[in-house]
Amino acid sequence: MLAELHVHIEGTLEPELIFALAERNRVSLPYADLDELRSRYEFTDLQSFLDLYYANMQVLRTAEDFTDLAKAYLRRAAQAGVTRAEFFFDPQAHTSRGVPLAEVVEGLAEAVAAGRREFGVDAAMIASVVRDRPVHEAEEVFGELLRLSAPIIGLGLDSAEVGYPPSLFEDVFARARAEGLHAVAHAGEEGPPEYVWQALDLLGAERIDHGIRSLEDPLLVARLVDEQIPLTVCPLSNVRLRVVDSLERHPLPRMLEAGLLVTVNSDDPAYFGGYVDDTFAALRDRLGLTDAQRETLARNSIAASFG
Ligand SMILES: Nc1ncnc2[nH]cnc12
Ligand SMILES: [Zn+2]
Repeated sequence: MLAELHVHIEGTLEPELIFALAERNRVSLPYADLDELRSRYEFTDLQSFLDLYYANMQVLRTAEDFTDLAKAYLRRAAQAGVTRAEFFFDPQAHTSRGVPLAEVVEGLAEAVAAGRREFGVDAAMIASVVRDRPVHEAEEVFGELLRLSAPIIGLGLDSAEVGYPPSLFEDVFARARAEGLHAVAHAGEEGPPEYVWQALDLLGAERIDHGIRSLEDPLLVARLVDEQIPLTVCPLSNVRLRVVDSLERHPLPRMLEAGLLVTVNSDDPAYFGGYVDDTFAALRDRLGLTDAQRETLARNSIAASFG
């Protein structure tokens, strides 16, 4: 059994599907062909990736598009051995360009149902606040999710981290928790350990997405170990966004040795060179992770899931 707990559904949008949806929706793309699009998948930091990630979303317009996107991910996740998938979506990335929230939610919910039926994957959705957009917008969109009775299990926090601390979003997370939703947050990817403390203490985050910069703060590591707060780590993403120098130097083994409850995830697999099975294979081949360590990671993913 394996759970994937940190994957952005919009980050599973493969180049081939970008072109197919562009044709279906008569969207003109600024790339002549797949090769030209793929040549852009070279990133220097989180922002350089986010620019392409948001630009490519212009092809997602209808509920059917969101269903096709999420079904393709769930089919591939099943092949990777994933039995439970808790995926993020970015409501504001779609509402801000005029796509009705109901189309997004209905399309994704349809894929969740199909994923269980057709691929045997138990999937659930986490709506993510886009932290570099206005705070009031996050609150309005969250209200709309509630009015739509969107079948979400939690609220997350993602996008450009530095300069957008968790403290900005205390109110919307308090509302989410009062509604019985789970709280998770990206913190300590590019941002400092202080953002991880804020995610825990101000947002009530039950899991930290990434969190690898926590290692810079021994008191924080002690807290994460004591409370066994899961960290959803994404090694291929960290390399491609230059958060770490190379996979060989990734701190994952140190994190396991420290007693942190670490899980391994793909983040944005269409952009970072692999799904969760590819990630496990790379960790084995290039970082020398043992069978026992990989079994621990799989066990941790189930323990950390909300299923
Ligand atoms: N790695 C990442 N960090 C922050 N926001 C994201 N949105 C999609 N991928 C992300
Ligand atoms: Zn992420």
